[in-house]
Amino acid sequence: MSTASRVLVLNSGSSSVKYQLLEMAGPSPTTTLDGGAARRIDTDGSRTASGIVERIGESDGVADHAAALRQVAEELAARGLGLDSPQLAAVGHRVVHGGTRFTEPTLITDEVVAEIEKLVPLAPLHNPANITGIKVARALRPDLPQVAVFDTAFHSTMPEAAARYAVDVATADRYGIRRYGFHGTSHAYVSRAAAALVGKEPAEANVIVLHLGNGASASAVRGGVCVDTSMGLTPLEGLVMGTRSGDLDPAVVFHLARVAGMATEDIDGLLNKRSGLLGLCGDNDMREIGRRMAEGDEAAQLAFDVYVHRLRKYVGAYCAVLGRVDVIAFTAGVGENSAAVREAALRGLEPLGIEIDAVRNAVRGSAARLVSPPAGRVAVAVVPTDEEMEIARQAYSLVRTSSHSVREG
Ligand SMILES: Nc1ncnc2c1ncn2[C@@H]1O[C@H](COP(=O)(O)OP(=O)(O)O)[C@@H](O)[C@H]1O
Ligand SMILES: CC(=O)OP(=O)(O)O
Ligand SMILES: [Mg+2]
Repeated sequence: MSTASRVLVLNSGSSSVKYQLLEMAGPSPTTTLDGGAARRIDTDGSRTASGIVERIGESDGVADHAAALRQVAEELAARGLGLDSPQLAAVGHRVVHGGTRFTEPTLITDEVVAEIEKLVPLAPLHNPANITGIKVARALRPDLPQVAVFDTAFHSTMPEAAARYAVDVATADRYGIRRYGFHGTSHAYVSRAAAALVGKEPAEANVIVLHLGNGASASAVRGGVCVDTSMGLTPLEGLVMGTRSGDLDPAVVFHLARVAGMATEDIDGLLNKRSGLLGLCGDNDMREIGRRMAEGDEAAQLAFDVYVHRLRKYVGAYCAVLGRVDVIAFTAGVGENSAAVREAALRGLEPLGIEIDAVRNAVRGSAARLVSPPAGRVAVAVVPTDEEMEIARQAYSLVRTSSHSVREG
């Protein structure tokens, strides 16, 4: 029996690399042995998002994702937890876009890497970083199973009515134009944890998950199955984000091309990197926006108002999609930490049975907790996400299953 029971998870984001080393066996289901992040990766010399992570072992700026990953490998090796460790069972990689091909955790081969590469145009901020992570880890340990866990996977159950754009079917099918959805690992984990928090099995709970990090997305989960989500073909659609616009009239793109004479790449950069909170007020960090609002800064106030207005619209829409809502769960950097965003987003929704308890909402902490009044019709919760743990769980389970089937086959 192999003693390898650790999984290294690499979450290479658009401007950060987060990692966690988890022990998957033993008395408790998982234990984090080490974790951290390299952040503020300056990918193209343009302004990068600030305030990316608040985890243990943060580093200052690094040049690119490959350098960040080598730094992670060196730090682990310095603590005797390097990639050469025989206790390592697998590396789990977050991969943002899996297209229609990848709807399950997948053992990485050259062919799988080539397929993920083909999806780069659909997630230009994310898939290249994910591929770099895969290549660096495979070069360091070619013999070790590496597993890709896709952001899109959880959303692959969306009904056609939610996944289709109302565009010519032949064109859409030829170019893979449909709504894929992202942050699925987080939506899956948080929707299950939110159901547990109100004493229900996932199969009996209807949950709205609001994942509000740098990227932000909402999902409607019925009985453990995703039925709608706010991100679409790419992680640009939906909510207002740190640097991304979210929903807008697609004609804005034609207008900028025809009237402002902007090239496609410039418009892409504008909407993905220089819009959202950053475009509205010059800051993409909700903490800084809060400080500026307290000083009466009007641009910061407008950015906040646009952000929460969009959020409230999606909550209303997903109440309509689900019919009955048991829990609304806030998660990720902003969702877990900003009582002001939670309060403002749900304000005025009492007629829908949605209420926040000011005292509970003000409590800070790292545990999943309710912020609605005890008698509230719809529970409102803060549920810290743990994408790394969920990726480790899925990667470990795949590696165990495939090693069993190899032995038995
Ligand atoms: N105490 C806080 N109050 C308000 N916002 C916060 C707080 N802590 C973190 N955030 C927000 O969380 C964002 C990052 O969220 P996170 O989930 O870590 O992002 P990502 O994983 O997408 O890089 C920051 O940009 C910041 O705006
Ligand atoms: C898909 C996505 O937006 O991811 P992130 O929030 O890590 O940028
Ligand atoms: Mg994130």
